[in-house]
Amino acid sequence: MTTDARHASSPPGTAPAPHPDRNLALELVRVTEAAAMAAGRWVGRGDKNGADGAAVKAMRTLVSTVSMNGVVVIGEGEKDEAPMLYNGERVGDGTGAECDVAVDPVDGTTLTAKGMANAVAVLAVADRGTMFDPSAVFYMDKLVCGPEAADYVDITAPAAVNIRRVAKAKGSSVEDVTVMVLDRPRHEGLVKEIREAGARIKFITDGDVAGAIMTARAGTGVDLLMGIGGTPEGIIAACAMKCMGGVIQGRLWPKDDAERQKALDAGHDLDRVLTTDDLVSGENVFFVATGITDGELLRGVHYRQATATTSSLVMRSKSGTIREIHSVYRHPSLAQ
Ligand SMILES: O=P(O)(O)OC[C@H]1O[C@](O)(COP(=O)(O)O)[C@@H](O)[C@@H]1O
Repeated sequence: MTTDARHASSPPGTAPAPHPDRNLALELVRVTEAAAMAAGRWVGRGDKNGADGAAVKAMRTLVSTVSMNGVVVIGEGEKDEAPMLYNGERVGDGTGAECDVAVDPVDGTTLTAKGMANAVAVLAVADRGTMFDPSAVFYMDKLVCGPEAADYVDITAPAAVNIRRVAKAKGSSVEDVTVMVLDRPRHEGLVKEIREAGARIKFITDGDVAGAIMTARAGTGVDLLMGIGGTPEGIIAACAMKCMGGVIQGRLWPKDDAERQKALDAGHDLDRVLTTDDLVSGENVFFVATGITDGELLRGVHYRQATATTSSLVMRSKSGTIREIHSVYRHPSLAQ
């Protein structure tokens, strides 16, 4: 985002005004906190649509107050199928910079409904026109890793090669490399390859945005994420990697011939490796995530008596800042 009138220079003798981007990061985290708190009421209640609906509504209410001139590029779907936060919807209060907005009010709706780990509310913002359009193909084959091995991985190489390179870059042995994989029948071949290479697998049932971030967070025990997941989630993960110095490489993965044809008609090269920069080319990317359920990445929302506590990651690529913010809402009902 470019500096705007909100960052006018301060009069002599007064403290400099905070950079507007810093304010924006903090404005954005209020949005994911609100979405997570709304979804938090539904944790473990077996109703993923209820959780998602509550989070979408809260996110939409709060995002309208953020100082930006945003367009939802990655949202809840096309206008006719999503009444709120649909692709193309204008969001923000219209006063700030022109930007692309990616929303995922709940990544892990089933995780939330079942009270399982690592469901998160996510929002990413980048300069206008810099996020990849995910509409042609629902799934993407992904390889994600943190900064240490970022220059050595190659999604076109066999899994064993990437595992060896990650082990070398991290100064560990292949046996100590842990690869996170969505537990899906489509990954049968990949799972076999990883096991034959000698590495460990940590399966997740959902939530590969949190999984991608874990590869770049010390202490999570995850070195790589591999396999096929949602294309929108791939772009959101790219925003996070841009802030953390990690990489994602992706290849569009049409689920059937009709989708393949649609992608080809739209001009996509299905063999092309999409890099982090292809997925989000902007250099000033914001990424915020708030935990809904407890996990290795973030604590979830906890309601105790009248109080709610939240735990969030707030990152900005340009400044390289990665903040963890823990908030206490003494009056959660007033959060909106
Ligand atoms: O369940 P599928 O069709 O394999 O899709 C996987 C994608 O779904 C997710 O698990 C999200 O699921 P939800 O939309 O239910 O939250 C992503 O993290 C992942 O990329």
